[in-house]
Amino acid sequence: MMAGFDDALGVIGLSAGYGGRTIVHPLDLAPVAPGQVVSLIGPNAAGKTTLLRALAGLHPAQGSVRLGDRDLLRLPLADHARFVTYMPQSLPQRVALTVLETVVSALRASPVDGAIGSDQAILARAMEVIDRVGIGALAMTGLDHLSGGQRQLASLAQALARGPRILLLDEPISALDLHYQLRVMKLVRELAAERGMIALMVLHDLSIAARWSDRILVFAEGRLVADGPPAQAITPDILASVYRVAADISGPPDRLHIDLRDILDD
Ligand SMILES: Nc1ncnc2c1ncn2[C@@H]1O[C@H](COP(=O)(O)OP(=O)(O)OP(=O)(O)O)[C@@H](O)[C@H]1O
Repeated sequence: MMAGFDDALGVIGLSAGYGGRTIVHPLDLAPVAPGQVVSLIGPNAAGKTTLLRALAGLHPAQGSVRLGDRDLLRLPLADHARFVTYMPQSLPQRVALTVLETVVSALRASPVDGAIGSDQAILARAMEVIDRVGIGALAMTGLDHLSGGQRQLASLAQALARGPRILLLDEPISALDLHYQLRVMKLVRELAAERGMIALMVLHDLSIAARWSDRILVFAEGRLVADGPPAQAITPDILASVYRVAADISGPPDRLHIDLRDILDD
């Protein structure tokens, strides 16, 4: 079933922290429509991972995260996880499992329309996802035998297999070579369009974020400081105030060229 606009993601007054320390200050987001690809950028320690984990229901938070008329934060975690999948920055090395087994276990944990499907159907779906990510040759390899980049791809296959409405990716291309960086960004866009999936990913490479995102959220010190199409959100002024760098930005809106000239003194 194709998701309608009623299935937009909305965030109202979302805040989160550790102990008494607020890391994500109350955040409101204009709705994100199904099929949109959004990148969350910002300096180290801005609170990006904390925000993603709060959206996924994996970190305690106040406020509400709406998908259509549901408030996801009010759902039991198992129900929340039917709608939202979070891919962490690093996949634990579960020594006993192969790539195929991790993807199969993700599929078994995520019944489609209430049905788990036959073993044969699950295997076929798992291999399809693994092939689309580009690691078909590694299907029978143990996670503990993979390189860092290969493990990141296996983690992505596992997240995609769950078929979420909202996919949260924490630096999904940080360990990947150029071929796989491009492959993953194209795949996320394709799946967003095919399934009406909302993708929200943390990226540090602003040129890639600008090239592949419909919308950019710039996050600094736990607050949203810019939100819009890439060419509106990534500007020399924003880069100066958020990252303390002097940069020239040129090129068409979806192919921004960012020339980092220098760091700015504190
Ligand atoms: N488990 C924790 N306990 C206490 N403070 C934490 C914990 N995890 C993160 N923090 C703090 O929360 C702040 C935000 O961290 P977070 O990982 O969300 O930032 P980030 O924007 O994802 O950073 P990066 O780009 O470096 O990955 C940091 O100051 C960090 O020290």
